[in-house]
Amino acid sequence: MGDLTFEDVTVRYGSRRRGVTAVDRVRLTVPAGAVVGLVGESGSGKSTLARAAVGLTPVTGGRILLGGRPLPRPGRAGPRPLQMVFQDPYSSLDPRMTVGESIAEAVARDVARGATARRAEVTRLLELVGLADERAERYPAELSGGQRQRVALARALAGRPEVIIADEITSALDVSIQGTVLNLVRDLRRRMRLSMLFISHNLAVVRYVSDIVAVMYLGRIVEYGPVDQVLGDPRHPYTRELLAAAPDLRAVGSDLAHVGSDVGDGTPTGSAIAVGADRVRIALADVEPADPHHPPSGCRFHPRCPIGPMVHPDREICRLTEPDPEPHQHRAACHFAATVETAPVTPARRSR
Ligand SMILES: Nc1ncnc2c1ncn2[C@@H]1O[C@H](COP(=O)(O)OP(=O)(O)OP(=O)(O)O)[C@@H](O)[C@H]1O
Repeated sequence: MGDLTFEDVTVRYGSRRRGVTAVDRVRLTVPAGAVVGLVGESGSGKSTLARAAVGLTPVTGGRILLGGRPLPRPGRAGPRPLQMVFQDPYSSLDPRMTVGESIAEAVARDVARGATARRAEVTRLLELVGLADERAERYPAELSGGQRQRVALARALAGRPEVIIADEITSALDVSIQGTVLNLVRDLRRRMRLSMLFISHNLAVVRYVSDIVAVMYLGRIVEYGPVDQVLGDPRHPYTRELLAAAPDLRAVGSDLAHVGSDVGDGTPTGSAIAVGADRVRIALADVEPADPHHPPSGCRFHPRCPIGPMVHPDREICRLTEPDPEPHQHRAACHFAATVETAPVTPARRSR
């Protein structure tokens, strides 16, 4: 088992002149056994990065390595060390197959040969995701959304992966169900020592399941570090903007603690999710969302940034030079990361 590393990974859709660079020279590590939460607004490239990792979208540049080795080519026979779970479990479950058949189909050949062994493995996987064996005979349409997502997780686990890539796996579920699926994720991770790249636009959810957070903006990772540090003491102005725009994290946390009892470990979560949002409240940028077809020069957050203009009125460095942070434990791609916290940010002094 090893780290999953993205080394200067670029993914481009369409032609050089008219296309879009959805992922741009991304450097990211998912350490073995860790959960990395990937956050960012819609269109920032999160799903593209996820799809590139599992080979669903071709990489235009850079390398993706697992334990220092290139991943097996898509379509090649043999074990698949990365498995992806999607927002909509219907996309990975065949509606004409029973739950048991779907999971059995994904069981790795070297794990269980023959019908009896497969059947036992399906039972084990269903138990692992908190579903009773009798569900094996059901069809996806007969299950609730949360149960379908559990089946999708069981199917992903059937191949005995080292890394799960989870793309917005709770965002289509009712809030009351989200907590139980998140507790399942935490439980599985603890029991199986899985690594996970966990994509969500919901900071409270990311806070709840992740050890590390990576913040993505216009195809780039702009902040990366231990979850408590990034959400409790954000260094990039975009992360501060996301936190300021987040719903009340405390409230979401207590919801999770409340509903998560069916497969959870009973850990109280309300206080853990309190991330000092008051400290990071800044006025939201009153500007158009970023256009990935025309990323700004230099720091691509600069047209929207409330920090650069305060510290550096002509914003020369922000306009001209892309920040390239040293790989620290907690790093932010901002020329003024060291002064972000102390910069007196007020909407009145923002430049447009
Ligand atoms: N198949 C595709 N062909 C062309 N452009 C694409 C394709 N898929 C995504 N894009 C573009 O790539 C950019 C990144 O999209 P992506 O879906 O990866 O972002 P995201 O952060 O996952 O957003 P969301 O949270 O809305 O899913 C967007 O500009 C999007 O329009």
